[in-house]
Amino acid sequence: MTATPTDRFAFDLHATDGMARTGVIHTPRGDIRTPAFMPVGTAATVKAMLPESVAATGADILLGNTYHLMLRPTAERIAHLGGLHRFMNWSGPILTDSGGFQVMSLADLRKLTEAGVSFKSHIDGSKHMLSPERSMEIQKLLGSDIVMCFDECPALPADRDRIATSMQLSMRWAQRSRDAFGDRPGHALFGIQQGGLEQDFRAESAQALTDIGFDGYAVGGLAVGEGQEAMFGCLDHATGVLPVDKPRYLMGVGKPDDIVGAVKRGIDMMDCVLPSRSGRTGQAFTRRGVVNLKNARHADDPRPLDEGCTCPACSNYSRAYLHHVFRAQEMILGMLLTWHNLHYYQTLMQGMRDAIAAGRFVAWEADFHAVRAQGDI
Ligand SMILES: Cc1cccc2c(=O)nc(N)[nH]c12
Ligand SMILES: [Zn+2]
Repeated sequence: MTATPTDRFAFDLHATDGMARTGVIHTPRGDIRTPAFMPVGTAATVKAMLPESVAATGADILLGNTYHLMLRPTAERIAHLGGLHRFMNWSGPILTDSGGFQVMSLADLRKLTEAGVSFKSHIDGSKHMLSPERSMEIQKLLGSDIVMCFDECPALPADRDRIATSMQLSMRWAQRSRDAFGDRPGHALFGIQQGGLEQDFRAESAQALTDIGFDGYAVGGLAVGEGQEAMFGCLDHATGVLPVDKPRYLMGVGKPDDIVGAVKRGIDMMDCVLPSRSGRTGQAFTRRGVVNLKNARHADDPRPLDEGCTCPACSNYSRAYLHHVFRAQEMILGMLLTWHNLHYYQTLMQGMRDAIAAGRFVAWEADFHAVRAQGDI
């Protein structure tokens, strides 16, 4: 993460290799090297990590959530205390999701209308509503650098009529989000493409968003249980219809091989809870695949988790130790494996950025899959 003396938001594309791209997003709070992976800091914290540790893994940008922060401690309180960056001690860029997706997956008693969504908090049952206008207001109170449009993500499987109706509602909400966002130099508003797995609806959504005009374009509505093959099949057409000169953000993805396949298909930014959440459950991602520290076979293993990794977990601890603190349910397990997983994800992103810049992404991807096929981890 580096600070750029700029009050503007701009995307500089440096190189392409096939559909894959590498570049830099300049923001007033620092540069974002793409392709970028964004650790998820849902409740103003990347669980089990200090912000300085997250920065040490190589992350340039974090993700926050409108839904969680509006319920607790409220956006107004965070604004009163100086905004989300100050509140959570992260000086780099922050992207916030707009809340609709989380309402549909977490809240109770949801009622969706053209106006927006009313719901009851999953924390204390209090009543709330979200609309494009309220979501823009909350994200402005938080002070996030990249604001997401308020959208509706249909649960899959869904029939074409349901997908079309939902996508068209999201496009009307995108216009209302754009109108409510206003003119905020140095802050970006991203549109969210919907349309399920339907190529015609994806193209229609991309055209609608492009006509409105955004600083970046997300591919929404995926990572909702469709599976990798269907997701890649959708990305094969959904990414190319988005503007080439703006960042493309695939929401909620994913496993390491999902990420590689998404970058191969023209995606520049991704976020996922997987590296942090699975770290807390004893799952470690390595170049050769997943290591489950719960497994008793690690009990006497003096080797590091991954000999090729330079993170604190791999530099200073054995698999035997990690297995022990997992079984003892010690907090350090989540700290060490989250740090390792986030470090591994950032190493993956750096590897792809270098490979794309050198025009050798195909060879890099082949090596990525070959090493993982070796097993014995
Ligand atoms: C977080 C996330 C994952 C997956 C999909 C989506 C989506 O379609 N829209 C939003 N706002 N967020 C999403
Ligand atoms: Zn490591």
